[in-house]
Amino acid sequence: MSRDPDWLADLERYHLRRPFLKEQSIWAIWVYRWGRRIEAKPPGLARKLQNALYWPLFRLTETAFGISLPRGARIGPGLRIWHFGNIFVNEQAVIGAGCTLRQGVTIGNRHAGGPSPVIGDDVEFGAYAQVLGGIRLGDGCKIGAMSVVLHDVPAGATVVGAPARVVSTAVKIDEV
Ligand SMILES: CC(=O)SCCNC(=O)CCNC(=O)[C@H](O)C(C)(C)COP(=O)(O)OP(=O)(O)OC[C@H]1O[C@@H](n2cnc3c(N)ncnc32)[C@H](O)[C@@H]1OP(=O)(O)O
Ligand SMILES: N[C@@H](CO)C(=O)O
Repeated sequence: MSRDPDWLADLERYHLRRPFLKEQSIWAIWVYRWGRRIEAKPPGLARKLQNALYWPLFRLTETAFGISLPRGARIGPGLRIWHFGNIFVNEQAVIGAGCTLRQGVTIGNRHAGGPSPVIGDDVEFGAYAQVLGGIRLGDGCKIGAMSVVLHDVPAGATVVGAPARVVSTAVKIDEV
């Protein structure tokens, strides 16, 4: 379907035969990756035509599945989205490789026009986690279901609650 390495890494995270028949989120991810590839094309007729198809398809998947992944957002390879509905990512957000989102997750600004989060690799978002503002989430951290995260989270930490508090941190080698 495509040799886009980011998309191939996404597909691998689904571990399914015929994921398009089983997971609504894979449609939204496919449209997102396609949108990124269109933006990388040189200006010209091919890009114009594809853009004309991209926008209705983006709106359709956003509305049908409740998953909004604007192509301005930078999302690393190997994205996994469990379930669907009320998943909104700001177009300024940066998300690393191998991250996992779930239903209800928002990654956005704290005030209109304000900065959006920068998220490391292998970060897990529990259902309905809200991550807001110009904050940084370190690699491998976990965000509990229903948490509201307004401050930086260190790599490997688990945070829960509203506002979120750290309940566990990464184990350092010299502590083992
Ligand atoms: C259809 C479906 O199944 S969709 C799947 C939906 N599931 C999810 O979204 C899973 C998200 N996972 C979570 O929220 C998990 O609780 C995690 C990853 C945050 C933490 O898991 P663990 O590391 O095992 O932590 P643990 O369960 O020991 O909890 C640590 C503390 O945080 C509290 N806690 C855990 N999760 C939450 C939460 N989401 N909100 C508030 N507090 C929480 C616990 O009560 C405990 O507090 P205490 O020490 O005062 O008793
Ligand atoms: N395995 C799924 C459960 O539906 C998840 O982690 O969200």
